[in-house]
Amino acid sequence: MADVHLRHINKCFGPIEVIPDIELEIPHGSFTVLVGPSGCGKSTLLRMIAGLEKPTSGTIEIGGTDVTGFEPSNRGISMVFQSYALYPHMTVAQNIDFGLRLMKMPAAEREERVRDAAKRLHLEPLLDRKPSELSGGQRQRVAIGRSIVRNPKVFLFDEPLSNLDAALRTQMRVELAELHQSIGATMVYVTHDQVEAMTLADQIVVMNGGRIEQVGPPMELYDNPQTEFVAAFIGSPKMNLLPGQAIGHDDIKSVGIRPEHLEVHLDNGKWPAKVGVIENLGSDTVVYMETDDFGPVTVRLPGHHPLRTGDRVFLTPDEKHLHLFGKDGRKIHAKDALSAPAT
Ligand SMILES: Nc1ncnc2c1ncn2[C@@H]1O[C@H](COP(=O)(O)OP(=O)(O)OP(=O)(O)O)[C@@H](O)[C@H]1O
Repeated sequence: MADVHLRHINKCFGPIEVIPDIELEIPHGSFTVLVGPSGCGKSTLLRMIAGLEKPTSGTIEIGGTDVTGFEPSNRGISMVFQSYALYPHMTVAQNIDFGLRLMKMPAAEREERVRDAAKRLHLEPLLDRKPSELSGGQRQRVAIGRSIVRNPKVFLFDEPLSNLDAALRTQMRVELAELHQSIGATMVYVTHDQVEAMTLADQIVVMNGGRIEQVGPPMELYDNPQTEFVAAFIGSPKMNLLPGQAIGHDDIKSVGIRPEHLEVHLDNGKWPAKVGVIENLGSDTVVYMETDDFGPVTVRLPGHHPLRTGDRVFLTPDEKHLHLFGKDGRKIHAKDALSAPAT
């Protein structure tokens, strides 16, 4: 088993506390994505699992063993970075083999592991090439190959796709998901890109300012965000967050409604609005509107629409999909919030 447990992890750099106190369970075989804005502490957390940073206090367990004092090489982990740092004078095969050679593994086993990794990563035709003769995506695959051959209990990825262009990122995302399915190892992946988190993870950990906001499967976070921060962070286009007055409650900080949960009518509805920019995406249409009373709102409509910039319309939210957040930014259950008659 290679589950990872972080218990009461605190991390300070000198006088600055960047992680106050984190508890996290990463189940065996899961693809767990740590996501959050720049500086929220996700790389620091990953580096502590790797053993590249020491927690100021707290313990880290991998597969039931307390590894807090262990060197990185003794933790059964392997880390893939954003910059893949291949040896330029070595071939792809030699780069993948390098770590095994250091471990003094017998040649026949090394050869078999390199061949197996190359097959999984579609690198077989490239084994004799030098890194300078590869594309960015192929180089990143070689870096992942170096990890796979070591047969780690836990793979750690620190923004491995952020140097790639958008098309290649999408392709590599699919390949990583396939890789996880085929080897079934525990994977922990850091990104600031919520789309990457949504598509890769079976468990997402949303971080903000050194704290965990919410942990759960992607659709649970999407459908049931527990904080205003998670509501705004997960989903594209973003959830609309209107002031509490939108539903007649001054003591509610914000009312969240996803762009696909607003209906547009020409004759009447709850919130009058004016149509701004229209983005036709083919399968659906994203319309940016300005409500008369509560500022900008984004609406997503299926298919094509005859709406034109400047049109006056009315928006009506699907009441089942309202998310209410209190002054502390935490979710309020609608039945509690709306039990008092709206003004
Ligand atoms: N070696 C260090 N010394 C001092 N402060 C550090 C050090 N490493 C990180 N920090 C600080 O710790 C905080 C968390 O950094 P970290 O790199 O973990 O964030 P991140 O969420 O991975 O951000 P990004 O997405 O930008 O990489 C930041 O405020 C950063 O400035």
